[in-house]
Amino acid sequence: MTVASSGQPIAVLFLGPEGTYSHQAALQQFGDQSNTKFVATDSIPECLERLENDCNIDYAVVPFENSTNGQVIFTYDLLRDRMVRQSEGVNRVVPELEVLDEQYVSVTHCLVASSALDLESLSKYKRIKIYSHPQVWGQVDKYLQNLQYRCPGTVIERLDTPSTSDAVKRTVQVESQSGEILSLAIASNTAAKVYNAHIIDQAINDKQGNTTRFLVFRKRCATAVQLRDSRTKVSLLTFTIKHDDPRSLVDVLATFKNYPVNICSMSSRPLREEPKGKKWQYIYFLEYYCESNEMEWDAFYREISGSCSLWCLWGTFARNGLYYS
Ligand SMILES: O=C(O)C(=O)Cc1ccccc1
Repeated sequence: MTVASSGQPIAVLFLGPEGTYSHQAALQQFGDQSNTKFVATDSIPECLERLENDCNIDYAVVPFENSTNGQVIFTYDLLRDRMVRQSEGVNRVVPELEVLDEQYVSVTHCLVASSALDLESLSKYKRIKIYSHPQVWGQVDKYLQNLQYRCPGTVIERLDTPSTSDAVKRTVQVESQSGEILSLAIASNTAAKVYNAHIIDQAINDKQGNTTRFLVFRKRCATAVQLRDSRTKVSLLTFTIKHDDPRSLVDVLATFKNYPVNICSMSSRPLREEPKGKKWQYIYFLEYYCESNEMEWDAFYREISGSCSLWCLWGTFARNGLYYS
């Protein structure tokens, strides 16, 4: 595990409230340290903003991708916005934050109610409101279609909440159940326990083995990151291409052919803000690793720099052993 210098109390932000998958990731990363204060936030953007601006905060743990429904676009867009914000007159952006580690959390969703209910009784309701974090819908789509099939006369609505735990909180505390309308949440069994709620169905995700990958951020500083033991060190790079040059994207990728570096993921998001008013331009996200000790990183980044319009290295961190589990 990557830690702050021993003995120093540390403060770690996560998407709250208690019982979220992000909370679990933060506990996995820092949980065995008695000097750690876990601080819940209301949103993923707040995690990165507070880490940047609050000198009492040391780390933030945010979801990055899910094995079933891919990118957590909220986080991707926060990285994009930070790169664009600092892009004036530079080729390389050095962001205020850096990634120092990753965590994998096994995601098993439950259908949660404020009282003990029989699953068979759901069809008697006119309306069922289901609350959850927007990332969840793509992981339980088949389950919800099947639920609708079993409750043909019921209108089943999906309502977004800031987090899965917040969904349970709302279901239990805010919504009063009427005879015709039922409020449910989709969340972990931990979240159900935190709010004394009832699990009415378990392991409802469409794919078993559903896993979310989280990134651990800190404020960028001169001290080198203490990497956990792992042969594989992964780097996360974002870049934009020279949009008027038809070779630009290929040139960036060709650099990887010239060095012993393996790309393990590539994705993109709309650039949106920059250059002003242009549609269909993208920021690319690449992750890659090199297992050779002979790697000439300076030459590699010089080449990358020459082919991109703008680039930013968010960090190099050890591949977590939970990656394949
Ligand atoms: O809402 C949560 O519990 C989160 O931590 C965000 C999230 C939602 C769904 C899967 C993984 C993470």
